Amino acid sequence: MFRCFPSTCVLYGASILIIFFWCLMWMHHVITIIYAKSKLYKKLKLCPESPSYVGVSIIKPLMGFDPNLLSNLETFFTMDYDCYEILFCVAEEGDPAIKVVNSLLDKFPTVDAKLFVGNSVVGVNPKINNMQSGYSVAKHPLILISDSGIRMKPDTLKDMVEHMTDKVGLVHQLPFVCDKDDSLVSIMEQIFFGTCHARFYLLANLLNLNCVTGMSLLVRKSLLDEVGGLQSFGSYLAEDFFIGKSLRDRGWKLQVSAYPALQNATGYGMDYFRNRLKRWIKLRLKMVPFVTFLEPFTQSLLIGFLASWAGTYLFAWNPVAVFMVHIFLWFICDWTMFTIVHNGPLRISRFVFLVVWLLREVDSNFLFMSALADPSIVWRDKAFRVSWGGLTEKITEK
Ligand SMILES: CCCCCCCC/C=C\CCCCCCCC(=O)N[C@@H](CO[C@@H]1OC[C@@H](O)[C@H](O)[C@H]1O)[C@H](O)/C=C/CCCCCCCCCCCCC
Ligand SMILES: O=c1ccn([C@@H]2O[C@H](COP(=O)(O)OP(=O)(O)O)[C@@H](O)[C@H]2O)c(=O)[nH]1
Repeated sequence: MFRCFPSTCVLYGASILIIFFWCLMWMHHVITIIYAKSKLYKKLKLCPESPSYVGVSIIKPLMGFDPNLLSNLETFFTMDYDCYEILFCVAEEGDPAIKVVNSLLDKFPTVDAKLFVGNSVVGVNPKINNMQSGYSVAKHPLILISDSGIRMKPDTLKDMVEHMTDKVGLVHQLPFVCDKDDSLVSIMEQIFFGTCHARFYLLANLLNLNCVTGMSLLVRKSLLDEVGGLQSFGSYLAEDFFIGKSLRDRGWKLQVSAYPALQNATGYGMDYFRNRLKRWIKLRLKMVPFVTFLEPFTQSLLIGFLASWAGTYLFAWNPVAVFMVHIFLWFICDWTMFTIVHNGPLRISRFVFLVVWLLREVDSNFLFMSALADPSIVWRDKAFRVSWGGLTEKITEK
């Protein structure tokens, strides 16, 4: 008679659970590839007599300088959109971004654009404090919050506004990265945002989960004003998550634009990139702990090792063969997703993609562990402590 010793039962149960989770991971690959293919870069079919476009107040919180700042900001002056204003916000006198903005204001005198210098302290979130001066004078019914490193294609704003249909309160963009330069960090950043990040971002949206990124979001101003304006999100560092939540709680839908957000700030090294991802992990951990604790198990290497072990335990599969096939198929899925999100001629070969992709996959679990090791969150020149749930207190200037 078969006797299940406690340790055997545990191993048996664990391997079934692993194989089940592994199957879910393959499903998520297939589903997100189909979704990305059908959603991204597809123009909405508007009725010919669609009304003229609603006015948009674009708020650009700026802090510091990077070599691409001028050309990135310039794309906001040349958009194919009839009615918009640009409200540049800089917190401190003497910030190098001021000079860049002034040169653009001189170059495009006919564009409705203004610069505000000075911080209004309405909470702990420095980005909200910075944006407050622009928000308080915004005159259009739609607000576009757009981070300093974002680049716009001429028709992106149109697409975002077209997605703002009757029941939609907020339109956001899938984060991606421009073809910047050939440095390892730029390629790795692009691969991360075009594969792992894109998959889960799209999956969350497909499952109707709140997964809004604050780097580029269009929102109805009336809905922010209903709860006290932008400043009512100032006590959270992840203002994007809470803006999304607030709208969802009031029955509004969140939509993803067909065009990914093009991040194009440059000149930052590998440490900056890794610290940025660590900061985000720490934030997610405090807001959606259960999902975040599962994150390491969604990474190719760890789930590959576990599935190889479980397959050997349950079905006597060859673990090395299972692992190799697993990594190969994962790579094919990620390459496919990357080409869809990138949408155009690639500047990297499959071989470079493979090498940098592997490096990132190896690094992902180290990144996660080192994020857990130090709970304090450093953002630019400030350090914060985030409590479970998301409320934030400032510890100090760094
Ligand atoms: C079966 C479980 C699977 C779980 C798998 C999770 C794997 C996650 C890997 C990547 C996650 C990518 C998707 C999440 C994107 C979040 C990016 C992020 O962390 N952004 C935070 C920081 O944003 C900046 O913050 C400062 C602000 O001023 C800037 O403007 C912002 O850009 C952001 O604040 C956090 C938001 C919380 C997002 C919640 C994420 C929910 C994730 C759901 C993943 C899908 C799960 C599928 C479940 C079956
Ligand atoms: O103290 C700060 C930190 C950030 N920002 C602005 O917030 C946006 C997002 O900043 P960052 O790129 O550092 O955030 P991440 O995308 O890395 O979370 C940018 O427009 C910054 O100029 C700001 O105004 N004050």
